[in-house]
Amino acid sequence: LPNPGVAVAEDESSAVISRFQQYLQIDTAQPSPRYQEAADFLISQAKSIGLESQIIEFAVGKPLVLLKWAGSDPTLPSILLYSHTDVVPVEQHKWAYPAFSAQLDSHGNIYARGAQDMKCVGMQYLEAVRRLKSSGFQPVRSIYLCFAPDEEINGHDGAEKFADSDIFKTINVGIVLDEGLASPTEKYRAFYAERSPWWLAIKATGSPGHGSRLYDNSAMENLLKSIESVRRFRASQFDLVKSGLKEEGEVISVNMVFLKAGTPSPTGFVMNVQPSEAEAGFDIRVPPTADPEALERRIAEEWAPVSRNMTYEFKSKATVYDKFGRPLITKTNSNPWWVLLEEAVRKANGKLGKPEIFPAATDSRHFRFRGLPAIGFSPMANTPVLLHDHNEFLNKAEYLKGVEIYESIIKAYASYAEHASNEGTKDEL
Ligand SMILES: CSCC[C@H](NC(C)=O)C(=O)O
Ligand SMILES: [Zn+2]
Ligand SMILES: [Zn+2]
Repeated sequence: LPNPGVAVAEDESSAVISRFQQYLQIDTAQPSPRYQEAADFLISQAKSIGLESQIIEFAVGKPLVLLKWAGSDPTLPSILLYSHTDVVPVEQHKWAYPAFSAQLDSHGNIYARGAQDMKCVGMQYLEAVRRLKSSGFQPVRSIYLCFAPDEEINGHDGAEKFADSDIFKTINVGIVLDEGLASPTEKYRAFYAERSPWWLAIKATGSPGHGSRLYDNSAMENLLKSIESVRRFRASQFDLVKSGLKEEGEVISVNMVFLKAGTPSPTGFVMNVQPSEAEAGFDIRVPPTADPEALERRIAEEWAPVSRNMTYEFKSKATVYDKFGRPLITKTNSNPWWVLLEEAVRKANGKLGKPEIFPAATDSRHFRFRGLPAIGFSPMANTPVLLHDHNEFLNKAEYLKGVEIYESIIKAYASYAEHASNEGTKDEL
């Protein structure tokens, strides 16, 4: 005889999956995300769960959805479950399915832009809260869920303004959970810091001349010497990773992202003139453990030396320090939130790898900058890293497992009744 319990569980999980698909089907790709549709959907979810909700617009047309489950002790700092609602654009012709169809294939994989980055996390928070609420759980600390715009374009009109707002002060956040990365192994990954992007353009000038002549101090030669120097440094950093001495997030990465030189002509480029200017751009990622002054000296002395007629300009340069002058790092030792996370993952039968530095930038930096602890965590094990890639997917079973993991974490965090010593690290100063 069919087991009715199993049938009920199947119904429930298919409802959970279908809600995830609904969120994925809202096209919130930059540069013209359908934010209002996403906000309407999230508010309807909040209503069905019984959460308080509000929409805040720090910029016109960019709603931030804030949901609340009030705790029994409002004097304790709250838990902030953070996610962003925007996603990156797609090259649709390179996808196996329409990127906003959330197609479920025969292996249980759900294909959609945002399946990993990070609509999964936003919906998993909601599902975990939905279950905890219906099980009768009562949080001691208040739980907030925040769905913010514009993470993919810097977070200025989203997380940054939120973290600076009066509302943010009022909700008295003690710990932020934000996105991490998928893990191809059975161990989940968790991040306590991230590398700061430095976007650098270097420019060489030099003597122009006939394409047939050999002479010193041409712009191209000057630029190429710099590029060689950058590549040697890149190789030295990469070697540290390849040899296993350092993790990806612990070294300085530098990759050339543009090259600009030569004189365009109707048939391509003028071929017999050595140009007087040449430019290259680099995406540099600086770990909070690196010495930024030393790197800047290297840039000035080796990559863009005046002696070689070179100049440089940062198109953007993110700080590696918080507003108190300390490295942008969330402690892992003697941080109760870290210990609680590890225990909660274990209790839900998950495995957690050792704490890592996120290789790219997330909205966590806006919270860490203000001295708040933030942990990057997206519960996706046994999953290839496909954020920003074609055919981004997440398996249905992994997604459901992630909901259980969050149930365990939220329960532990919201029940933690002591004042964590690192809450409001501001107090330490
Ligand atoms: C600084 S805004 C850009 C943020 C983006 N984040 C990711 C995760 O791709 C990046 O690291 O380039
Ligand atoms: Zn993201
Ligand atoms: Zn992203």
